[in-house]
Amino acid sequence: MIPQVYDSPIFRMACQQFDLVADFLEIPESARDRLKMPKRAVSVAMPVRRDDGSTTVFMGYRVQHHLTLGPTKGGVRFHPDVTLGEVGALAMWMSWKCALTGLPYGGAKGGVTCDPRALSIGELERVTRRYTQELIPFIGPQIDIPAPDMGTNEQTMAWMMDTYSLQSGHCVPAVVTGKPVSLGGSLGRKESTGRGVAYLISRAMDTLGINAQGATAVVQGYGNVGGVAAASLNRMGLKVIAVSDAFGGLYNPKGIDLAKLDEHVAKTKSIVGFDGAEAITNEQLLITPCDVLVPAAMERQITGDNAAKIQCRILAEGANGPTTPEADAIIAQRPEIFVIPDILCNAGGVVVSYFEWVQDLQSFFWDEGEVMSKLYRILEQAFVQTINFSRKRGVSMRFAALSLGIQRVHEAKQMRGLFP
Ligand SMILES: NC(=O)C1=CN([C@@H]2O[C@H](COP(=O)(O)OP(=O)(O)OC[C@H]3O[C@@H](n4cnc5c(N)ncnc54)[C@H](OP(=O)(O)O)[C@@H]3O)[C@@H](O)[C@H]2O)C=CC1
Ligand SMILES: O=C(O)CCC(=O)C(=O)O
Repeated sequence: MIPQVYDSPIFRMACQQFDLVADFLEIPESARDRLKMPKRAVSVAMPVRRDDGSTTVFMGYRVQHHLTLGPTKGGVRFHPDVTLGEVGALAMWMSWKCALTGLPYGGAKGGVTCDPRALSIGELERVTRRYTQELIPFIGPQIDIPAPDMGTNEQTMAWMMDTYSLQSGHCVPAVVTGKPVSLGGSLGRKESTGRGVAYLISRAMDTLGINAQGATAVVQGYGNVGGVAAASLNRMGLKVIAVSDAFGGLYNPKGIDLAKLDEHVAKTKSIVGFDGAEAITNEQLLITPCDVLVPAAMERQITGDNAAKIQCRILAEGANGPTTPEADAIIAQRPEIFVIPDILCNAGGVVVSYFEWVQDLQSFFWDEGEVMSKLYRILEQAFVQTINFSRKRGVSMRFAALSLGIQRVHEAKQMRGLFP
């Protein structure tokens, strides 16, 4: 039974995935709700002064999914569709992601229901500072450590770190990750999610015997994750033939010139209107024939309606939750598609966030080479464990990744026991 406060398509989707895995792992009924339901949720109404002198009350949320293995960890999203249910589902996925990669964290996620594009820089700063202020009793280096997600970035983290530090009376860099390097951020964090996506795609290509030179890639979402993933795939020799953002998509079968596209985006803040490719819709983009399809935008993009039509060899989930369980069932009947599931595919971000937290706590910083080699070692281990589990147990890569993550949290909870 899903509590009404979380009830939403995305929270139901996360629960549906959990229930299937719990049946497979034969987790006793009595242990399931303890594993599944978020431990804590904070909802805040935040009055913020607008540039025109009026006041808007924004809603903000933070969900901490489990506290069994350490502090909680996860990004903060600024988007008009943010709800408590969405944040709860994303927090649950963070738990399985952190466990799959062996990080000493429970999952968390936060968000503010707002359109960051419609706010001035001053308004964004006031929303961020107010949100942080409201969360002060619930976050901290040993409690819960936010990071960037959709609609937030290094600047957002700098404001969060500053607001928290002002309250503490001293500088507390370890309260957030994904900060600017000049404030104790880690080298490589900004690029880590996209580079991790590209690394795992290269491992999947090795596994399937696909040559990167001349292979084609399609990327939905041209933000932090999608933009870096596209550039990394391009460097590996793939042609990026289609990309999109919230306003539309671009297609060029000869390969899009990403350096020129980046110049266009820097000027116009959108990929739309770039003259080196033809315009397509996001719906067309998802069914464009390619070797590698990277959904790196919103959740629930590959659904029962379009799953039979996608035409890729590798589906690399840069976004969280881009594929619904209905789509999963259809893709299961299409063994020619190799799925790198979200909690594995986009784990590079939280892994380097973990490195940033460790560096901040020790006040001892690593060079980029050390960060990246440690990142690839963790991703390699998670990839090998997932593919081995999938083959040995005859289940999909998503099922394997979720099983490994959920089983680890289950075992930890069993070992800690029940109080009183
Ligand atoms: N940042 C990180 O480290 C991590 C992020 N993720 C996940 O990756 C995904 C992307 O996050 P991130 O790159 O940080 O976010 P960004 O805000 O940097 O970029 C999001 C991109 O998606 C585009 N977009 C938004 N809505 C749509 C839509 N309906 N159709 C097509 N494109 C759309 C945005 O377009 P526009 O600019 O026009 O709004 C933008 O290009 C999210 O699911 C996030 O949870 C996962 C792990 C870590
Ligand atoms: O870097 C982090 O702590 C969290 C990244 C994130 O939000 C995610 O993996 O979805």
